[in-house]
Amino acid sequence: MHRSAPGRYVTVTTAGEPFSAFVPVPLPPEPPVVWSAALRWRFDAALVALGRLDAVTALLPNAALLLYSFVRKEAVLSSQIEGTQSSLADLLLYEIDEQPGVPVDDAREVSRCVAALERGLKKLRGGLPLCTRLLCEMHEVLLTHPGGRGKTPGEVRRSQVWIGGTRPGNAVFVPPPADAVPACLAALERFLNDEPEPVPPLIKAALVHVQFETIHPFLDGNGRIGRLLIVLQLVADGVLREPMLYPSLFFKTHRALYYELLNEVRLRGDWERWLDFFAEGIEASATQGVSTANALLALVNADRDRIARLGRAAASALAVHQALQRQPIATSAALVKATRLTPATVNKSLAHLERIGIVGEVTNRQRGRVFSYRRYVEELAAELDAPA
Ligand SMILES: Nc1ncnc2c1ncn2[C@@H]1O[C@H](COP(=O)(O)OP(=O)(O)OP(=O)(O)O)[C@@H](O)[C@H]1O
Repeated sequence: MHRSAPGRYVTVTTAGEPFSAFVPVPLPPEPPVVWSAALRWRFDAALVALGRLDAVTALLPNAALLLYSFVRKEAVLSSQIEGTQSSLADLLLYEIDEQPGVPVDDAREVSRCVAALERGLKKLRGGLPLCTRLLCEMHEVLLTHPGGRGKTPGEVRRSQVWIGGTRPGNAVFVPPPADAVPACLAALERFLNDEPEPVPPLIKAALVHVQFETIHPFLDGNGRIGRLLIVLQLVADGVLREPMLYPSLFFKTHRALYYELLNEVRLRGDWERWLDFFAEGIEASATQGVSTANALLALVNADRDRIARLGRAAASALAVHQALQRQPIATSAALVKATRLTPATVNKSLAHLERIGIVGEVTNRQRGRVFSYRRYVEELAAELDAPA
């Protein structure tokens, strides 16, 4: 449905050039969203898929081990939307230590994205509601790296930003002037916390994402923080027990449409097309999450059966195999720490796992060797390298 723009334009002048910046009105949309049968059906389907994904966390044995990898997958995908080149394997290698051959700057940025989610989750579980302070803390974690210098990590912006174009005067979209941002964020914070009235969590996540990107409260990192917020909010509102969802795969695959629909809300108040796209994306992401989880757990079970046939070596090898599910690329030192076995036992187990083709050594070095649970990493990264 087309409405008038859900906000007002104000004229700002920078470097002698006047331009229009957009100040959104607070949520919810007015006039209200038109819920066609098709749109309702989309949201129902997305919620069913989210329920299935959540059940994976609750019901499948060893599912908690998947969380480590799923969170990293989302961080890689979300960062790829903005052009970061890092792969999942790069990130996993980077997290061990700075491995030669890994594009360090990109991997570091992705690892900050993981850390930002972890910080947000920790604060949330410590009792802090979703609020500007929490988003600023996540932003600080995200941008505290050399590439984040000059981008005021942890602070709401105090200058104008724009999207597309070389200056505000020729940009695709100019978010609100800096002095309007605190009030926009305060209203968003109230909406997030169900004031003046509760909004169903998935609809809220969809509306908040657009509003957050429209406000563009930070100098940089708005896309990544906004996408982390989707998952965090679903956890805060009890839809998911753990942040198992990786919605950025859908946003990355349909990036042009994603940006277009964000724009269409601002230009024509077309919330319905955005909601339809968002719900489709959540359903697809949750369904992909379930099938990846099932494929990984089938692989793990089959490998466990093979390891069990190793005889006396099986018990230690199973412990190493278990640790590799949490950290599928690891040094033997990391596996010693995780399993509390002796270095000699871990190395023997790794040799057994290598012999039966479950792990592979990736560095060809004599010291500081790195082992990959290859098929697990391949399965996890299967959709990651698809062209955007
Ligand atoms: N027309 C638009 N209206 C509102 N938001 C938009 C529009 N087009 C893109 N966006 C949002 O802005 C995000 C980009 O903003 P920003 O550059 O601050 O994010 P980011 O995570 O920092 O990326 P990077 O730092 O790697 O460039 C996009 O990912 C998208 O979510």
